[in-house]
Amino acid sequence: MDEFDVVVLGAGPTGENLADRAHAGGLSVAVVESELVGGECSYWACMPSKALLRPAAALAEARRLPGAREAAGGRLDAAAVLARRDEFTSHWKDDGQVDWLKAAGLVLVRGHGRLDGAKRVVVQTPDGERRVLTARHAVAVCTGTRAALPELPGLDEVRPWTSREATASAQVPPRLAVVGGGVVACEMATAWRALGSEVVQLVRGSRLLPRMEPFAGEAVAEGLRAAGVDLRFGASVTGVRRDGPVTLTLDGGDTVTADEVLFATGRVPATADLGLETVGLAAGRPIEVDSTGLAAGVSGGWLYAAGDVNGRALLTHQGKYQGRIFGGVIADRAAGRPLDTADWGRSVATADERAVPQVVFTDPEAAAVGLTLEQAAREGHRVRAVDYDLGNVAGASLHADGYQGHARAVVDLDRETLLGVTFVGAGVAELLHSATIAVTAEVPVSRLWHAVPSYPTISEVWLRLLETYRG
Ligand SMILES: Cc1cc2nc3c(=O)[nH]c(=O)nc-3n(C[C@H](O)[C@H](O)[C@H](O)COP(=O)(O)OP(=O)(O)OC[C@H]3O[C@@H](n4cnc5c(N)ncnc54)[C@H](O)[C@@H]3O)c2cc1C
Ligand SMILES: NC(=O)c1ccc[n+]([C@@H]2O[C@H](COP(=O)([O-])OP(=O)(O)OC[C@H]3O[C@@H](n4cnc5c(N)ncnc54)[C@H](O)[C@@H]3O)[C@@H](O)[C@H]2O)c1
Repeated sequence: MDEFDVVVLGAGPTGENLADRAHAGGLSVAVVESELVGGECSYWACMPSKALLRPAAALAEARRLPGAREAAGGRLDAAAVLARRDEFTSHWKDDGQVDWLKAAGLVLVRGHGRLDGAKRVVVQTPDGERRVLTARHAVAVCTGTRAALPELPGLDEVRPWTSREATASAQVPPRLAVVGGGVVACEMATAWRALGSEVVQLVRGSRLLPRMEPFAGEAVAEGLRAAGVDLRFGASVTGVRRDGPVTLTLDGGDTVTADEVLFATGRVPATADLGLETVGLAAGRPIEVDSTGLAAGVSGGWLYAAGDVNGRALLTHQGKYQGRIFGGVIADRAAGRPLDTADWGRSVATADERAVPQVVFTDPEAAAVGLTLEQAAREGHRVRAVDYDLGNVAGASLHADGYQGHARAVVDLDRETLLGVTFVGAGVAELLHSATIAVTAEVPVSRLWHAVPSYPTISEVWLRLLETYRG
């Protein structure tokens, strides 16, 4: 039996960060990983998807500039894009991340881990052995999510793509059907269309990116259509069959035929086979935690859950943020050091509730932090939306001919601070962190007047938003 201060289940970005912070706080840490150290993000999510998208964005940007347009007339070289994607995933080998983990002083245990009562983890190792790990202080579950597939008869037999195949495919399918209107669906429709697939995107609802301001989804829809994606709203898939190509039946009776079909229909927490029932929790559900990461409904204060698996914010940067904070909490509690649990304190993940940033890497990009107008109003804030057309900003018109984009700040009228900001347009991804700082630090509008944006950058939109607010 092996004993450690902390046992971490899952070596994705969250588990790595949590383990590192707990170890930096003076604790011995074992990290259990059943697949690749680095997790979904490194091999089948953020990194490969952005590696597929970036060349498409660069080419689209060049085509919006006379002079550059003439030099950028051809199609993307799909083989070169896929080869660069393979470099970013280290050809699905994790040696580099294993080296980091060991250099950080963490002990890697390969295999599938399951809880087996309080502070006990049983690992089924790849060579069939059963290894028991016990934790003196804490077990942290950082097992992430897996793709959710709808219950459609015969779905398994058509071998649908999930986000894994959509990010790792070595071939460009001539025809790709994408089911879903969320982030994965929009990004992957953008990428594979740019790589040469004929793409049909089937959206059950009436808009894209439903968690963002409505204008973001509208602009992304326009961008997809302009790129040649056949985007259909109100289209539910009711049947699937493969007979060479895949045929999808829609609820109105129409059919769609494609070489591959991607179901980008959300995620489920990876908790089905984790032994949660041995500690009194339900399998297959997110592990609910307090803002210090401690799991609700487990006595003794030893079980933590961080990252996608707790359902707070399914993003790598938020998982890493939780990992840093909860890892520190575990070390502080073990040493008997006091926590700082006031809002925005060292020991709580306050940003999860108030200021989650996200960039959707479509063309145009959509970038948002904090609350939308609708969310802010629903939460009872007295708010005003301040809107500005990004195309009127000098830096944006230099960035691309015919630049189209939009910005919205949601102002809390009682405190005169910002509750949320959304940008949509080419190149807005790098603008988002300015908004994240304004929302997180609750910078008063009166002080934002002194944050002078450089001329002529797209950031001048900040000045235009303030002028619009002042009237
Ligand atoms: C296509 C796609 C693109 C994305 N792009 C972005 C993006 O651009 N930016 C962004 O912020 N987010 C993005 N995300 C979301 C991001 O991938 C996740 O938020 C992130 O990976 C969560 O990290 P995690 O460490 O919590 O979980 P994961 O990365 O899922 O890691 C969990 C790890 O736990 C391991 N594991 C699971 N069960 C066990 C077990 N029982 N025993 C041992 N090990 C186990 C898994 O093998 C895995 O390595 C994207 C997601 C998808 C699907
Ligand atoms: N750039 C990024 O930050 C990035 C990129 C990709 C993914 N992610 C994260 O990963 C998570 C997963 O993304 P996702 O796009 O898979 O999930 P999502 O929840 O964002 O979108 C799922 C979509 O599928 C639809 N859907 C669900 N069931 C369906 C069904 N049976 N038939 C048709 N449509 C159905 C939903 O209505 C929704 O539009 C998200 O939380 C996202 O934040 C982030």
